Amino acid sequence: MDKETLLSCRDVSLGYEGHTVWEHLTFSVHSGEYLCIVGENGSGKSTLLKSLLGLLPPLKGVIRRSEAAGAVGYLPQQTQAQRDFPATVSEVVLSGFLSARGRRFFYSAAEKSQALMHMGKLGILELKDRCYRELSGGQQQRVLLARALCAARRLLILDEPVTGLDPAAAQDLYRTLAYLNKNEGLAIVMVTHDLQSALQYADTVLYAGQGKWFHGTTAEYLASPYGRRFGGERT
Ligand SMILES: Nc1ncnc2c1ncn2[C@@H]1O[C@H](COP(=O)(O)OP(=O)(O)OP(=O)(O)O)[C@@H](O)[C@H]1O
Repeated sequence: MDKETLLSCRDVSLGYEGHTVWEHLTFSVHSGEYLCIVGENGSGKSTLLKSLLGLLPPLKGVIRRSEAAGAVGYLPQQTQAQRDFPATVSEVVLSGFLSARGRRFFYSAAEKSQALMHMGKLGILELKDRCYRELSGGQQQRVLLARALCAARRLLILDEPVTGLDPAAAQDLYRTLAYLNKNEGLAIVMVTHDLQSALQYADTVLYAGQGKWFHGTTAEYLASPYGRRFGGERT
C-alpha cells in the first residue's frame, strides 16, 4: 500500500494564550493509517483536533496537510442543539459537500448520487427522507459519518464518535470505520476514551498525558509505561 504522508506535526506546541497544552509534538499520519488519540480528561485531545483541522494555529512549529490528503471529513462531538437539527437525513448528508459546492446554489447530480452511495454503504438509505432529530443516537452518528464521507478524500477525523451509543451500536460503528479503513483505504484519526476498542482497531496510538505525550504503534504503546498504566484494565 502507498504510504504517503497526509498530515504531519513537526516540533509543534499547541495551546492557548498563556497556556501551552502540547510541547515538541512530532508525528505523522500516513495514507491508510488508523490512529487513535487517547488520554485523560483535559490532556489536550480536542485542542490537538482543533489544530489539525486548522481552527487553532500552533503556538510554535508547523502542521502540514499534504495536497494528497485533500479535504478532510470531520465527525464532531454532537451538542444537544445539533441532535435536534430540523433537517432531513439527505439534507444533513449532502451538507458534507457544502465547502466543495462553494457559490453554486444547488448540489450537482454527482454529489447527490455520491451522498446516496454513502448512505447505502452505511445502511441508512431507507432513512433518507426522515427527520434527523427523530433518529436514535446510533442512526444519527451514521448520518454524520455519511456526511463526513461526502467531504473526505483520504482522511477522516472523528471526535469521540461512540459517546452516548449503546455497546452494540458502538461496535457497529467501529466495524464500519474498520471497513472504510481497510477496504477503502481511508486514513482515520480518532479521539476516544474507549481504550479497549482503540487498541483493537488502531495501527498507531498518540497518548496525551499532562504535559507529556507518546506516539508509536499499538504494540509500542502497550509496552510503554503509559500503555501499561492506562491500558492496565485489559490485562
Ligand atoms: N478555548 C480555550 N481557552 C483556554 N484554555 C482551553 C480552551 N479549551 C481548552 N482549554 C484548556 O486546554 C486543556 C486541554 O483541553 P482539551 O479540551 O483539549 O482536553 P481533552 O483531552 O480534549 O479533554 P476531554 O477528554 O475532557 O474532552 C485544558 O486544561 C483546558 O482547560
